[in-house]
Amino acid sequence: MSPSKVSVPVTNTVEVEEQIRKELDLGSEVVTIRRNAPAATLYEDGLKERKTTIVSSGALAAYSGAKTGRSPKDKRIIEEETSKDEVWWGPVNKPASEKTWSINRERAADYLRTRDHLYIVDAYAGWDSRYRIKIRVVCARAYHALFMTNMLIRPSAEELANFGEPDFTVWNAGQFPANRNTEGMSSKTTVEINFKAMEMIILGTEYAGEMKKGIFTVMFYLMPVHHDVLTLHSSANQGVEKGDVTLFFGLSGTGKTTLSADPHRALIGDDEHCWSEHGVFNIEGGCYAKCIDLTAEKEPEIFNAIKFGSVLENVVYDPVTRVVDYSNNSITENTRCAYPIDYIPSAKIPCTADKHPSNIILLTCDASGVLPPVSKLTPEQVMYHFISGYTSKMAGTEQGVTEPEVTFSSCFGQPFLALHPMRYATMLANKMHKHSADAWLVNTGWTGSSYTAGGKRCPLKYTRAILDAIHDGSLSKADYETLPIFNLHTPTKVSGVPDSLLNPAKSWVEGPTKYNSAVKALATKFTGNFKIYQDQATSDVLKAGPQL
Ligand SMILES: Nc1ncnc2c1ncn2[C@@H]1O[C@H](COP(=O)(O)OP(=O)(O)OP(=O)(O)O)[C@@H](O)[C@H]1O
Ligand SMILES: O=C([O-])CC(=O)C(=O)O
Ligand SMILES: [Mn+2]
Repeated sequence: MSPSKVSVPVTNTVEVEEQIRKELDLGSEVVTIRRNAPAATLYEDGLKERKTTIVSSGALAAYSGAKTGRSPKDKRIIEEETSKDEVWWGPVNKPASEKTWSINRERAADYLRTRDHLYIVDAYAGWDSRYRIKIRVVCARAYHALFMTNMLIRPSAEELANFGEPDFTVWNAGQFPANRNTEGMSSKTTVEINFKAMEMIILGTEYAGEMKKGIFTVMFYLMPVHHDVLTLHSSANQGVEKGDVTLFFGLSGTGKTTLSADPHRALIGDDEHCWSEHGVFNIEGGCYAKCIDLTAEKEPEIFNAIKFGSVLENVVYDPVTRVVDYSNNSITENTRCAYPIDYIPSAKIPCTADKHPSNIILLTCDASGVLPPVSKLTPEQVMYHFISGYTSKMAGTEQGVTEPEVTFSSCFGQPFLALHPMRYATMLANKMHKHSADAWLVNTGWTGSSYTAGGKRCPLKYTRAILDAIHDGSLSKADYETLPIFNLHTPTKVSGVPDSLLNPAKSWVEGPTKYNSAVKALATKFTGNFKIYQDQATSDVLKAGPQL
């Protein structure tokens, strides 16, 4: 009998190109459209873009121009009937009209129409096929296309051939400004999401992170609204033997990417996850690591992931040797690298776990140095701290932030939330109650002294030792003492960590009196911030906050 014929998928790339040509009204045949081009092709095209090079490790180094971090003040959600009663209008989501949308969308299309090369990336967001959405990115810079190829989940040849219509499309015309005279515009930059059209447009910023974080907002909307699935600004990894899942929540720079890349644990993802009734899945197909002061010694997994196919953004390198100087922050503190997640040796492909988390870690980078390196949280304390989202904004991730700045970012991801923070907090409380995870507050920021007093961040090796003690079960069995005011329970001993570091009251360089006033000052900020949630939180949760 002859073997059955293997069907080779027929690519529908020609049809997709035709569709984009029509959509953008591209009459002439001059434009080259590349759909899901391989890294090699994107390198070749990328090298023709200004200042783009290959560095010594083989990564493509590109520059994003004036904007080297996100532009939260220029983020808009279109006010339309399908989503307006769901969206959390407030500090993060500013409304823009459908009229503004149509002007800006046309402007983006007009710009893209003038390019010689256009790129289409068709790929998925969400590793669990029950929930994944089909994303199409249309952009004019090869570096943006390679970035999204790395950051989204790459379809197989067969999936690409059968991709069909996308669920959501990103039109990135970031090289071209918005018109400031357009109604609703406050600058030349706009990052606009339209839930009715299921599209996003970018004008006036080439920072690649806007694309991935825009899709994250879409997931913060779609998953809870349509699927009762909780979207999380967290990294996740899994114990190789026990299969235990840990989530690491944290705002930018708190250590999600650094700490989830643990050679002893399988990496599920470094930044964006969902928690469904089936377990946890990563939204992305890649990681976006901060590169400032990166060394092979301290972070070998990330360092070695920066190779052919990876995109470096805004780093400085030696023009002759092409060796990157990761300590150079002359362009920005927010230097980045985007690489496919399988560049991390311990990555778990597919990036899902059919288990519910055993440990929930809230990462905070406390510039005031008040919070201990680790404390064990009660269920009420988890809710209080999750809703509060206390941390410091680190320099560079947002435009205009140049040094650690105290912030309360609810759900440890306020800039990305689509719905009111209490909706996510309630979902988290229910899930934690159902699946009884242990929860911890880990301060990866200053300890024993504040940033302003010239103190230092908790050395990475100690934070890693704390995580090892959480994962081997020894920390939940340790002896604890309770710190006043915050009522945080801190272990008195952790293997591999100096005892003195564990209790900031003892390690505070300027002595206990100064420490107590620093505690009170921070507690006052917490209670001041929590006032906005007072009416929605239960009395148990309110009591779990600092008591002055
Ligand atoms: N104790 C510590 N724990 C974790 N990271 C630390 C610590 N001390 C210093 N760092 C540094 O802080 C940075 C943490 O950045 P990381 O990329 O992990 O943040 P992130 O939470 O993933 O942020 P983003 O959401 O912006 O990607 C790294 O540069 C890391 O080297
Ligand atoms: O996308 C990222 O990893 C960066 C991030 O969290 C942010 O922009 O605040
Ligand atoms: Mn990260």
